[in-house]
Amino acid sequence: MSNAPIGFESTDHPVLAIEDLTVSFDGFKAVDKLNLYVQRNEVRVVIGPNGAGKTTVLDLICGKTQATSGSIRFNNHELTKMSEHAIVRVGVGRKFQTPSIYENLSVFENLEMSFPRGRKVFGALTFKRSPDVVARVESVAAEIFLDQHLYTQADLLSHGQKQWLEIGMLLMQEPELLMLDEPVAGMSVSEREKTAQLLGRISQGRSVVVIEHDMDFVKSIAHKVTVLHQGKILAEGSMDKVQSDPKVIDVYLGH
Ligand SMILES: Nc1ncnc2c1ncn2[C@@H]1O[C@H](COP(=O)(O)OP(=O)(O)OP(=O)(O)O)[C@@H](O)[C@H]1O
Repeated sequence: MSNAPIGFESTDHPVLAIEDLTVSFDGFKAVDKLNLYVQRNEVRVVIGPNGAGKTTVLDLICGKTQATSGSIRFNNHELTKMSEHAIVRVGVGRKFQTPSIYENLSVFENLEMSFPRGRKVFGALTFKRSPDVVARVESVAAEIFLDQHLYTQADLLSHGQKQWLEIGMLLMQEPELLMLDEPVAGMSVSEREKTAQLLGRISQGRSVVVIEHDMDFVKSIAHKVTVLHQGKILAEGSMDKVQSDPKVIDVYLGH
């Protein structure tokens, strides 16, 4: 893959600020006094060996797991004190490894269902297929390379197209922070290249955090890489910097 990441503009105010974050499971610290800052327009990739705490960090951000101590600030919200639903409503979207699309519905219907009608008073009861919803579905479908498949039933899509559809369902809610767990697992080479393009595009105006093991893919998307090991940051910086760090080679890349 040759598409180099587009640079991002750093600001003094990170969109996501994680400080001293710790979670203990029966005394075992899966995440240990973690500090992590992510800016707007940034694609941050979190790498590290199995069991390093990567998934747990995303679980903590989206409220699936409760922190033992520490803080997760997203814009002006303290996420450690909020429910999973409230965290979605303030603009955090999370994609898990297995797509959770509705297989018996079309691409159009899957996207339409993700339109945040529930945010409006009486929205769920009075929802109709209005021109603005149709326009939004069409624009998201084009973004995720599925504009030629709007009326295809989701179970007929390829594995990669299903992953894109789920990203599209998250985009319908216009999240400011999008988190993706191994988005290219099982994808073909051309699907990986298109996913890299997609992530570059959707990071414009928001922040994207990706957990990934495929180093070629990491190279093609990451503005900055965070290497986790035993719940702590082992190294952080550009791909070139972390790749040549002897500590990182020792615990992860050399294996
Ligand atoms: N709910 C839980 N209860 C007990 N232990 C847990 C729980 N969730 C995670 N762990 C442990 O925390 C550690 C970190 O797990 P985590 O899944 O975050 O690692 P990871 O870096 O995502 O690994 P992988 O690359 O294999 O997905 C592991 O030792 C795991 O067994």
